[in-house]
Amino acid sequence: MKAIVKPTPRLGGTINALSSKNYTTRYLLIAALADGTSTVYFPAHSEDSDAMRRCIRDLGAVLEEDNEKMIIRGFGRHPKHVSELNVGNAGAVLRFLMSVAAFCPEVTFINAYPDSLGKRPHDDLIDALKQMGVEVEHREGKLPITIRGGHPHGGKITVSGNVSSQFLSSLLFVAPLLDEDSEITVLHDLKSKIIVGQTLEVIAQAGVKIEASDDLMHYKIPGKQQYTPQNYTVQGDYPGSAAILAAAAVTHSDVTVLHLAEQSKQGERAVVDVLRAMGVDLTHENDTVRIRGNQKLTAGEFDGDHFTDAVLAMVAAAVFAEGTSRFYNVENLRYKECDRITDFVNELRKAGADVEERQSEIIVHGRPQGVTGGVEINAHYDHRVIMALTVVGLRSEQGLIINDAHHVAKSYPHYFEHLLSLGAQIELVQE
Ligand SMILES: O=C(O)C1=C[C@@H](OP(=O)(O)O)[C@@H](O)[C@H](O)C1
Ligand SMILES: C=C(OP(=O)(O)O)C(=O)O
Repeated sequence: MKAIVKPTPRLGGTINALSSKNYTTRYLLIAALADGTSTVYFPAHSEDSDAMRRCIRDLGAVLEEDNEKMIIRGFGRHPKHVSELNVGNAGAVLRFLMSVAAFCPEVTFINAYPDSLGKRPHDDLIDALKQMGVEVEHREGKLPITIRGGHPHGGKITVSGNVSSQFLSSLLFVAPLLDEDSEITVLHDLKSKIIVGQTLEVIAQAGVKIEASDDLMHYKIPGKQQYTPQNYTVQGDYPGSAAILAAAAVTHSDVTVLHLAEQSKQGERAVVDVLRAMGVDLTHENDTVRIRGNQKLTAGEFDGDHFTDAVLAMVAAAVFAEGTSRFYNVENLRYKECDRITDFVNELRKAGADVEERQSEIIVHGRPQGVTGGVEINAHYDHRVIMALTVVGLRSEQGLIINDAHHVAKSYPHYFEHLLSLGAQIELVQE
């Protein structure tokens, strides 16, 4: 699908935030790891959440669903012995399930997206799984990956955290089910640290005990625990909503997004503060964010690691700010669906933005007068690139054509529909 994004000076209306991708993957997983029946209310429906749903079903979970909920009978620490799993393009699903696969004799994760997930590194998790007695066959740390497990053991485990927090989260989900107690130490830095808080939150909701140090670098995990079946309610998704809020911020707008919890452990909740710091007229009350945009933004400096999945949307807003903005501490954006620094900066430049890259920074020299546009954008298989470039297109002189825009469905299948309902001029062409 192509998205033809036309200049749109005004947006207005109210939308419901989509359900959180990262809570959905976690709740589906701990429901599958429970012995008994859990219910997940308002799960996200996207390619990534579908990937988790499909894989836990393949591994033996029994699912029933209607419009508002999924009822899941879990398999505990005894998944079905499947030989192959397909996680689509979902990094978190792959990494979380690599540890679950350690309970199976032999599972191969296939390489369904060689140009996206197929390029991402998983070495740090592979090293940790080996310490647990699991044999892993891989191609230089990348897919396809075969896990030969059966009887993983606990004990002292180290894992590097400087590429992705998903490796640590993966171990935290599985370690409580092992016979032995475990002690996990995170080596180097821990990137996307905030999201580990979501992992610990959902694990605790299922009655499982983990003792975490204040800096989230050390964990003591008693073995032989069980996830208690529970009812879970998925909150609204900040990373996806960040793109809608960015669109509102760069136009003349009156846009309201409902169901964005004020007390949330999603790091991307910070976009509310980021946009405020950029001078956007914004309120956040009763879990509702309302923006009255007047196209005026001011530049700022931000530690992007605090809101990793919303950096691209905030950069898109900064493209139109007065002054130079800096998004630092974002090197691990290079290891996502594409290289979200080099690839993204190249697409922004094509659109007419004045942006620079450093190894771990994106620098934006704002153009309040707008950008030229009038070019075709390569999506690089990346939903967040698609969402962010759409924001830029709305405020361009000649619009933008975003190729392969269907990849937006990785996390936010209704993104264009939501923007259209706010009055965005976007034409979707099926190819
Ligand atoms: O744990 C998770 O669900 C996620 C962790 C983050 O990845 P990294 O830890 O690799 O930054 C984030 O970007 C991703 O969308 C989801
Ligand atoms: C990086 C992302 O997801 P994942 O790592 O799960 O593929 C994302 O949703 O932006």
